[in-house]
Amino acid sequence: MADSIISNGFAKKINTSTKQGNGVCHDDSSSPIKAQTIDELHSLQKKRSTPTTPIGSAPSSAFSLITEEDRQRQQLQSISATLASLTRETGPKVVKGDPARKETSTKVAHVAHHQYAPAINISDSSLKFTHVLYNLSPAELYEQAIRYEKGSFLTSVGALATLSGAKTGRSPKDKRVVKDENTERELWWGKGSPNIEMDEHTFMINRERAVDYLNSLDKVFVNDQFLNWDPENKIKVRIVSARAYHSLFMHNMCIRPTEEELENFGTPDFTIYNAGQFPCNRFTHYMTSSTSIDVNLARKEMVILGTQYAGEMKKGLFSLMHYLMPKRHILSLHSGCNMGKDGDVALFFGLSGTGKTTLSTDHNRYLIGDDEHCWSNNGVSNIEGGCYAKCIDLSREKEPDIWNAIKFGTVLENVVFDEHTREVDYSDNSVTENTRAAYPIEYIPNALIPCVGPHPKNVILLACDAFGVLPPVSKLSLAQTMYHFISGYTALVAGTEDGIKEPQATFSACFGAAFIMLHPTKYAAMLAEKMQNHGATGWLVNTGWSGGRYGYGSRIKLSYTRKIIDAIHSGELLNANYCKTKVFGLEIPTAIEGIPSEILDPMNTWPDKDAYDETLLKLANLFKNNFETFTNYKIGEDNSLTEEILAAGPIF
Ligand SMILES: Nc1ncnc2c1ncn2[C@@H]1O[C@H](COP(=O)(O)OP(=O)(O)O)[C@@H](O)[C@H]1O
Ligand SMILES: C=C(OP(=O)(O)O)C(=O)O
Ligand SMILES: [Ca+2]
Ligand SMILES: [Mn+2]
Repeated sequence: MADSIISNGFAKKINTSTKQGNGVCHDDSSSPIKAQTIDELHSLQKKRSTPTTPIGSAPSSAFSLITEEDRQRQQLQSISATLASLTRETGPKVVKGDPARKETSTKVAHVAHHQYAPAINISDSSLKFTHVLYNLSPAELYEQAIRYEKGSFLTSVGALATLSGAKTGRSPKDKRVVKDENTERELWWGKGSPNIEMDEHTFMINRERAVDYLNSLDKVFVNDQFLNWDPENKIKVRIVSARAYHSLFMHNMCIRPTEEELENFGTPDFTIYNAGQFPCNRFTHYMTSSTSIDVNLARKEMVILGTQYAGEMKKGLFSLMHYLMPKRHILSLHSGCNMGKDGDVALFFGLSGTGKTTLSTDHNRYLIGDDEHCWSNNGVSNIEGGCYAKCIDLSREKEPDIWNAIKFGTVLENVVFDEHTREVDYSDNSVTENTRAAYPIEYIPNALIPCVGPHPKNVILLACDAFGVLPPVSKLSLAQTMYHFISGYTALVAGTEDGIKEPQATFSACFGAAFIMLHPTKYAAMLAEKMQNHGATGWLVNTGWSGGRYGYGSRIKLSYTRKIIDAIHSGELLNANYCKTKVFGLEIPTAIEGIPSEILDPMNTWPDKDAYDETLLKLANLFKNNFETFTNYKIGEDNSLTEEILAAGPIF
């Protein structure tokens, strides 16, 4: 039977080629050829569509007031204005499309700025075109990256492997914020603050440097996208960059506009100029290295010079949200977020590497987001449209959803792969320990789209305690939640050098001091109020060491941490039996289903009890010293809460 079907199929084909009956066997027997030349044939291969020319080919709405032609021109003018030199008072001649392609649109926009007196503004840059590759699709960006960017390769599963250059992590010491009348008053400055000042003039020098660099290139990439899934608080962002890798990264990480949203995009609320391949000039005032990440809130702009690490853009926009959202009485959170089948929402706070992405990606729950959220009066919303997972030692067994999200469209930063098979070796840290995967959130099968949810029920604070003295889980009072939120503790191990290294304690207010813009107590007060109003419970989960500190004990098994988190979600832990630890005064459960009870109190797991006591006191002292800077501040309107928070730290 099967045989005859196959032979019938073949027979049919052969029959059609002999239809002409002239005895000559033709292989072009199907419909007549539509192209007269090879060029024409190639032009048939690609159907005209919208992404690169989002405005042009879409059928115009019956109600549209302007012609498509005008809309195209307006959009080009908007991009030319974005790229304008402020000293030469002109925008570049902008043209859409790849300069290497013939079919490049011939529409040109050139913007002159007349707010200053007309000046002689002739320079070479005004004679050349700036080609703009606007909101390209992942496939187009792959082609651009593979053709033109060194270090871009397809992996065996179709992800795009890239290198971020000399910088493989963020550069917080090179971040600058323009201090003007408003920001001087509004922002957190001084000791402990991530906001290092620069003046407006220096910002303009760096901005001009970035714009000139971008305009000197053959082409630039422009992404127009959104932040925040809460429709009432959506922010429009434009990212101008020089690398396809950066454009694809932001395509994945920000919220992707629909065609219609793109047509009506208008003026962005914020613009990033990413000239990361080009250094800043170290003779410039305030510059202490060749890297500079500059934020100007008044101009609604950010300039990146001297670093190609893509996370800088993502986290730069997060800082922006930490400024804009509190103004609207919305709390911005450095946390992951997911929701159970019954609508119970959990937040996962924690510093880099503590498990936000890993634990919010839970096969039994809906993923709302892995890293950046807002908590408004309507509930929670993800700021982003994608996830950014660490992939060092990634395994299919332990983290199947993240593993499967690494496929076509995903950016894989700084991973090492087999030259021939292009299979990635996730254990290889030759380039960096901080290998990363950036993928659109819908690559996680149970992502909740749109990424919004009701008010959180559980607030989980993650700490990777390499000292090994914090319990795997403890239930917190509201005051303790605030104490640990403001402290923002974690202790990771420095790297993978030989020999046992002392764990390095890090305290980062609100579990994200590098990104907050206002004083930590502002965010803490909002969190306390929201948790109180919505009856959320706080938890402290140690995803770090057990059985001794780093070098002696070992990291708590991910499967145990997942069981702990399950017990929080299900409500099992809320009603468990508790006992209180000494020094930190933490409530720890006496038993959790599926976990050996003896590990719940870390003291039991240390063979050397004196060493445990000593290490516990050492950590308690570090907490105490860190909190001293906050003892002079009031948290919210409620004086008694402030007192309680101060008393909720370690007592010894
Ligand atoms: N018990 C554990 N809990 C959470 N993560 C763990 C645990 N043990 C090992 N890990 C690893 O630690 C890393 C946590 O990183 P990630 O979830 O990306 O952190 P974040 O999103 O907070 O920066 C992952 O590589 C994960 O596999
Ligand atoms: C993107 C980052 O965040 P995290 O490590 O918290 O995922 C980062 O720190 O660069
Ligand atoms: Ca993460
Ligand atoms: Mn993060």
